[in-house]
Amino acid sequence: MVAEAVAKQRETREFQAEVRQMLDIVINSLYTDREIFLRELVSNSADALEKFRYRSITDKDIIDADLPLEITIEVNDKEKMLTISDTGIGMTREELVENLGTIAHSGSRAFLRHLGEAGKHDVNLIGQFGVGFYSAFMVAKRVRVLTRSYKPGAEGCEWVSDGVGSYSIGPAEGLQRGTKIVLELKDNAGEFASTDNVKRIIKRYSNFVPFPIILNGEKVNTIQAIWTRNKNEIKDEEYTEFYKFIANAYDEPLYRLHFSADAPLAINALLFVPQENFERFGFGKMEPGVSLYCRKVMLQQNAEGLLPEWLRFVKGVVDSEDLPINISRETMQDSALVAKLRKVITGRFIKFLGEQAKSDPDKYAQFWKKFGIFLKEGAAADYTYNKDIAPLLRFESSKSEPGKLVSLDDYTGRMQDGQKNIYYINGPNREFIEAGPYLEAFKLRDIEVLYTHEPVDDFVLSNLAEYQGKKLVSADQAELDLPEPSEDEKQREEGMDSLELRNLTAWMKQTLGDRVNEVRESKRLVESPALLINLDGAMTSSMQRVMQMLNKDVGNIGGKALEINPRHKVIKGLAALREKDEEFAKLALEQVYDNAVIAAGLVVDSRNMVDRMYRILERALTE
Ligand SMILES: Nc1ncnc2c1ncn2[C@@H]1O[C@H](COP(=O)(O)OP(=O)(O)OP(=O)(O)O)[C@@H](O)[C@H]1O
Repeated sequence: MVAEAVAKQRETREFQAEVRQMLDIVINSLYTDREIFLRELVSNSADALEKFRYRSITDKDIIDADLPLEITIEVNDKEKMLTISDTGIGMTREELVENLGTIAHSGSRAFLRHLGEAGKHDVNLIGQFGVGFYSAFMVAKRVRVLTRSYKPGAEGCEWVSDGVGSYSIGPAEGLQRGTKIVLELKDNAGEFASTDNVKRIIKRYSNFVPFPIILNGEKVNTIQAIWTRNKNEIKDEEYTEFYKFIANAYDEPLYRLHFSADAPLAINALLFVPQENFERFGFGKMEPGVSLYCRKVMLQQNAEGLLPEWLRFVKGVVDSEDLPINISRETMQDSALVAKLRKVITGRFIKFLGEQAKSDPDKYAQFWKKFGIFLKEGAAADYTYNKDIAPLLRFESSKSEPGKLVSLDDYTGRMQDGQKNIYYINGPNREFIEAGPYLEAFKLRDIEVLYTHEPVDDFVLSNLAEYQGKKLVSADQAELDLPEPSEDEKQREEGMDSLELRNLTAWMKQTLGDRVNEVRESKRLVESPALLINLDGAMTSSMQRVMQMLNKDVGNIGGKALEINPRHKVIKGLAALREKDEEFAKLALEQVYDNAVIAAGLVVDSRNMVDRMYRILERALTE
């Protein structure tokens, strides 16, 4: 053999920079939860077996076709060695280089990104990410990987590394199909060579791996497709254990839904809502969490498109024997059968949430606090389901008790006779909304208003447009269609005569120029001098604020009118001042306008305002 060919056979390669960074953290900073390395390696083996089982359905030309599909673990307490072998898909030399020398998978990327973000050095959250294969270096000073791919003609390969800087790779003789990972344990990791300890860890994390796990000759896991069993025979603890396994969770699920259907499709589904929404903590967008099976054979783990995107927080399994087992993963998303499955499962899950909200409102409130944002996403963007999601939405309102939320059904159930619409108003919190001018007309008539605090709420409600035949109307819209207030509620201070009012509004419009389309008398103000309303029916001020943030040059978006209260002292004073000192009256008007903009939650240029306030103060304090 020429020297060049020999060199190609056995070579040393550098890890990619990101892998080095990852290994450095794994080796030097992670001290708690070290035992999860076993879960990661077993789960890689299970994936490799699953992939093999799937390929073997269609591919007949494979190596070692008769090997049993299983995971074998051997511990040697004397030598402090741990070996994990599987008869899965294996890897070719190229695959080894790609898979174990670079960071190709999402778990590790998310982990690095998380660590990269300033102030987030909670590396102990590793369990949530699963850094995969590299976690072996938490406990091993040297790792050997021996592997042979299932592909006909594939040669065996060996990969060796101490996790620092580089690895070596070369040929290996006499291997059967699959992968064997040999860990030479660190001096402080001897406990992972104890059979009892390893057994405990497997039971804890890997009990439901759907292949036998054989530890020093004894099968240790349960292997049950729990979702195909009869509900009445499954204990709560079994469900919880299964949930912990599929969701990599440490706690109990918040909700659980186990159901079967025969028509239109035969389905067994077991779905869970976790306790926590990790997207809230800046962990990035979640991947789907429900896997698809056909007769207990996994077709796709965490299947894309099986549920709508806004249900990505749901974990679980869906098994349907109506799916063809050799359905290609690529076409799965377009499959009419999968679309039908999605419809049935989504419908059932929405119904389930409705039932939970009714039977235990406090628990539902807890769910809403963490996961409501996903339902809002669905209600705003998914036109297939937005009407079904609507009854699940919750809001604060002018009539909700502190700390309690109301539903659209609560609202419509106590609407007044003659009230045509459902009203809502956006503001950062209850205090801001209640101090502003928009509620005045509603208070006068004792009409309930929903409070929305996130801009997405306004997108949701304006996209829904109506609920049970009642229009959803933002309280900053021009047309409120409110019933007349009763006579004694109408008792208010004298306004100004109509000519004076017409002159005043014309002058105001001229002074404010393009900033408003119109200045007019308000029928809704009681205590405040002025407010801004939206003439464009669909766009609320809060939605405009979002647009303003996205595109700073937008300036005045949408048609606005300034409505004034001719009974208010400030407005009356302004009319009088205009005759005496127009320049100063203009200054005061600018301030009234800016105050209305602020009350609408929109942005004003604070430099102008501060300067103007000083000039007004100067006059007030010196005259
Ligand atoms: N036992 C194995 N048999 C075959 N291939 C394996 C085995 N272990 C790892 N691999 C390959 O190496 C790749 C990288 O593994 P690693 O555990 O780092 O990440 P992952 O399992 O893909 O990602 P994640 O942990 O985020 O799910 C895997 O995607 C797989 O292709």
